Amino acid sequence: MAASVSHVALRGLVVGRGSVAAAGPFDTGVSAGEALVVTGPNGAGKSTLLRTLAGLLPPVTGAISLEGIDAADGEPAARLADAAHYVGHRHGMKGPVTVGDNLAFWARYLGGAAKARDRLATPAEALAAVGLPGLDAIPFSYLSAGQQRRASLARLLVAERKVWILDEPTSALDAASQERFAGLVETHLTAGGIVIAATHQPLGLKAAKTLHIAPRVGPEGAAGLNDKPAPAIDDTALAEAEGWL
Ligand SMILES: Nc1ncnc2c1ncn2[C@@H]1O[C@H](COP(=O)(O)OP(=O)(O)OP(=O)(O)O)[C@@H](O)[C@H]1O
Repeated sequence: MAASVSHVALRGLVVGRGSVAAAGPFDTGVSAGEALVVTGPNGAGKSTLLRTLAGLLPPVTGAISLEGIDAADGEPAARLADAAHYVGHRHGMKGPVTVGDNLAFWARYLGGAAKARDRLATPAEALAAVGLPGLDAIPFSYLSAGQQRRASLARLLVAERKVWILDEPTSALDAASQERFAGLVETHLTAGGIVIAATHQPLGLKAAKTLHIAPRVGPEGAAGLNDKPAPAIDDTALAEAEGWL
């Protein structure tokens, strides 16, 4: 029997903090070889949606359903987070540790099926692919802002994940780096991968579906949408989770 086409579906998905909605409901899907670009003004809920997809926040309501998507161990993924790379606003790299050792950590931590390892990039190869050849031996904190972003994107190449969830992946990248990154994304899509990216900048992809999040406006304007303030989530704890999970 033919394997089902890989697909991620958002079904009535509302995202937010605690029980307070920030955005949604979303009803859309993205299949193998496709990119879903999430757009919208500041504060619309793009990062909240991506953190929810990455398993860092629970959905307020609705569901994320998967079809034909395997986790790193080769078994069908129970959650999208088990089959996804997530690169958020934070880099998830330790400043005093060399760039190469940071990437080697991610390769070990994210693991993957043994059969995938021989087609994965080594840290040095991944750095060359993002235009940072030979920088593996220097501490991450020595890199410029754009180089740090590129080094953090290099971890997409050292462990295999079907779905890439990317929050503003090209922020701080110069034009040549943006073009190089678009090439890496196209290669991932051509290999049957899925990309879900929030961005204010065009990613330079040949074809992408767009999910535009309009600002939520309640009966009394945006502030009247919810009758109770959003429960504050400890941003330090969230940042730690975002950076290191
Ligand atoms: N820790 C938190 N506790 C409560 N509400 C929060 C918290 N972090 C963000 N929010 C709120 O959630 C809403 C959506 O924020 P989010 O970061 O998802 O927007 P965004 O579309 O990614 O914005 P930007 O384009 O500025 O990155 C905003 O109103 C924001 O104030």
